[in-house]
Amino acid sequence: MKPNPTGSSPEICKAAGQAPALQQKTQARSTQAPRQKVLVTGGGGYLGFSLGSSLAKSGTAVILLDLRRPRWELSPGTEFIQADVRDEDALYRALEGVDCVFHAASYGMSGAEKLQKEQIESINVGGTKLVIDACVRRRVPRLVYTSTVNVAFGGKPIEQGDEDSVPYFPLDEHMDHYSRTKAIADQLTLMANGTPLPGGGTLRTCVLRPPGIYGPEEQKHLPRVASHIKKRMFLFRFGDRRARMNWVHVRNLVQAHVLAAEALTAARGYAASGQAYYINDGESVNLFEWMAPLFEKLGHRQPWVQVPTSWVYLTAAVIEYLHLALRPVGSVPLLLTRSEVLSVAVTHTFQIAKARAQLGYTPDKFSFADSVERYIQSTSRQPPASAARTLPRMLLGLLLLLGLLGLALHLLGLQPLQAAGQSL
Ligand SMILES: NC(=O)c1ccc[n+]([C@@H]2O[C@H](COP(=O)([O-])OP(=O)(O)OC[C@H]3O[C@@H](n4cnc5c(N)ncnc54)[C@H](O)[C@@H]3O)[C@@H](O)[C@H]2O)c1
Repeated sequence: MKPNPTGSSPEICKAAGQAPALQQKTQARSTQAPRQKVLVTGGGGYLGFSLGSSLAKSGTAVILLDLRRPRWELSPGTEFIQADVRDEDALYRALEGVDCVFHAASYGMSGAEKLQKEQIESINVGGTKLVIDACVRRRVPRLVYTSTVNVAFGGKPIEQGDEDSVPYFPLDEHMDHYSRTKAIADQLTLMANGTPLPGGGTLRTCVLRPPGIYGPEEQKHLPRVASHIKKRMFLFRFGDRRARMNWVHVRNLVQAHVLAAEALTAARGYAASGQAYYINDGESVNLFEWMAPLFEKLGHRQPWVQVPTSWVYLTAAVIEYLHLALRPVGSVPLLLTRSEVLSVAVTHTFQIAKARAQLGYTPDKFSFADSVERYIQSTSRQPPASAARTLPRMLLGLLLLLGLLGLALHLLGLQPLQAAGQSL
């Protein structure tokens, strides 16, 4: 994933087909002029594409800008520009005539990407700076940034936090580059609010902070977890059974983005100007309970062996260490990272009262089981492994865990838990 070093014209293509099924029921609640034109960075990704398709259905002209071509057919009214948010010239060209930018492009949230420090920094921070600059130069009056709950959550419990009572997690204490850089970008976006635009007018900005996103055809979490389940890598559960987190269905998050953009207009009294909002489905769940339909539909039992979170945390630390150390010679798959372990094990839930009151956000009710059903339909069913194969794998997994734990204790000089220890 590299910036366009030549500054040559980005690849452009226009819609030729129908929106995918996941878009069909999503209605953008736009009350703005039909000639509105918006640009969605990360428009080839799950949220960006869903948002763009939804806005296009409501009559808005939409540009989806992304390094990666969307895996779905473009909806009528959308145009795709293949470009990098770090390519200043491409951004400038793409923003011609745009009224509102939704900045959803980001890098490093999960998997091996999580450890690519330079890429993460340059896309999440550098790219956001360039997006803000381009908005000012192109006199775009509205910018909505897709942030994350991780700007506030860094492994310490948060129960029903809100925008006022929960501060940013200290930048130098974040355990992963993604969360730290998203927090910087979140602050940069809010600081840009009120910037005068050349020739008159003002840039108004706001940020939305979702938890994990789910929905039909979601590609980041569900297929990864499903693949781990199928490979029998989820043999253990960990974390307090009372630990809770939020999720957000993609349609609810789309609704929040559309409302946030509207609330940056004079018609809505600039209600969202300079504001941050936590956005979720309005429910708190335990991850293992939440994932139950996935285990069930894949024909696997839920993990029943409970291991101490500190073991899993240390194992994740070792895997991260090995992944980085052995990168020049081979690839150690990142089953779990430390920050992912803490996300599962430590309660972090947020209120959505501010979004309800100021944006008029009203989350619809969705079921994770429906998304699982769609996923199962789209993949061929694998028969569950036989019991004869399961037991040796379980033992192997246990041995691996214990081995990694021993190695972790050795590497960490028997002082393992440090920052996260109090939460485990
Ligand atoms: N998925 C989640 O659970 C989750 C949770 C909280 C916040 N978020 C945030 O929501 C936003 C959308 O997430 P998503 O789940 O749709 O992720 P996604 O990976 O599907 O979409 C992100 C898109 O950004 C694009 N991108 C990355 N680097 C780019 C660059 N340099 N230039 C142009 N495009 C680039 C990627 O190609 C990708 O298509 C992100 O900002 C993410 O940080 C996601």
